[in-house]
Amino acid sequence: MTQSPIPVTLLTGFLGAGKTTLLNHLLAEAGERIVVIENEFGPVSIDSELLIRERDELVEMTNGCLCCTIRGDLSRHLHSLHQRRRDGELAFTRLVIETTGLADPTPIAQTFFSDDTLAEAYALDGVLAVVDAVHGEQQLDEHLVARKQAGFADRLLISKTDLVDEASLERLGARLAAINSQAEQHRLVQGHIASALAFGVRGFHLDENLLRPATGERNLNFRPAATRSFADDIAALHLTHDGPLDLQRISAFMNRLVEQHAEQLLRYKGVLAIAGEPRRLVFQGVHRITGFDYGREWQNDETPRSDIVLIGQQLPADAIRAEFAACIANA
Ligand SMILES: Nc1nc2c(ncn2[C@@H]2O[C@H](COP(=O)(O)OP(=O)(O)OP(=O)(O)O)[C@@H](O)[C@H]2O)c(=O)[nH]1
Repeated sequence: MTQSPIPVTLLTGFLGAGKTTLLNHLLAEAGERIVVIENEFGPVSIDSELLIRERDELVEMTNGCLCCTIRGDLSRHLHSLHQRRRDGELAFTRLVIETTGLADPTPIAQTFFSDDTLAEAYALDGVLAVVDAVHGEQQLDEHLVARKQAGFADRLLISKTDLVDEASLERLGARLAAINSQAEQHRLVQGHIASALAFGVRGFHLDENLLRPATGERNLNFRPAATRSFADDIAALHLTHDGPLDLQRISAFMNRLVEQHAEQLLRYKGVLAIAGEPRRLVFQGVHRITGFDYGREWQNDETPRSDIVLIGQQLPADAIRAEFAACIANA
């Protein structure tokens, strides 16, 4: 009997942001069996003592950082968990990986796409980034990895909102929206969030809902301040056109983009109208790993339009916009 893939949640966020606090809350609330892979620096994992539920399985990885020195160990643990599940030794329905505060989540996510067995056994569901309301801005200023964590996320969970005022929360929220316009933002106190908002994110699914609207209300609590601009090196770039694109030109554009900027591109997503094609073309990618598919047809009452969001580091926005404009059908 083939088993359905295990959904995986990647829990990231800078040092002390509130990852374990959130995880505890999610474990207490979730009505399912969750395996946690916990990556801590140092030989003794303190966090494991803070994790509460007996029924969950905890795999501790304490001798390095998942995104670099012990990425191979992660892969081995994932294979072993898969085997135990297949052999009926271990029943679980979800996997959560809590990274260290200094981890770049991108290579960890890539593990799930770069190995055929793992790609079948697991389905990356979403990347949650916890951002500290008190220290978040300073961490974004000072640490590239904090900006990468924010840029790579499907959900930006702003912790410790009980400790700061509304103006600070709005400033941080607006900055995060400039870095990553695609992630929903939620405000947390002591890790409290409904598990339905943290799990079942479908952040890596290919369907026409993969893009959040470029304008309008982005989340429960916050509208971006239109007047403010930010100068982070990681930022979201929106490319949009009210009409169809030429398939050959847009394919060449995407190939060139990935060839030239793969390392800078954290995540990219698109829903495209293609000249002569009744269906939407949807795609998304992480660095060099890209998935494409045709989605549902445009309906008579819909105007076909094309949207791409690129989240990347120091992307040459003007040059990319100009190249995108050259992909418009009959342009
Ligand atoms: N006031 C307040 N404190 C919080 C909140 N969330 C977390 N904390 C506290 O912040 C500290 C760090 O929280 P952790 O959950 O351990 O953070 P972490 O991201 O797992 O930390 P590292 O694993 O060390 O990177 C702890 O003392 C928490 O009790 C919150 O919403 N409000």
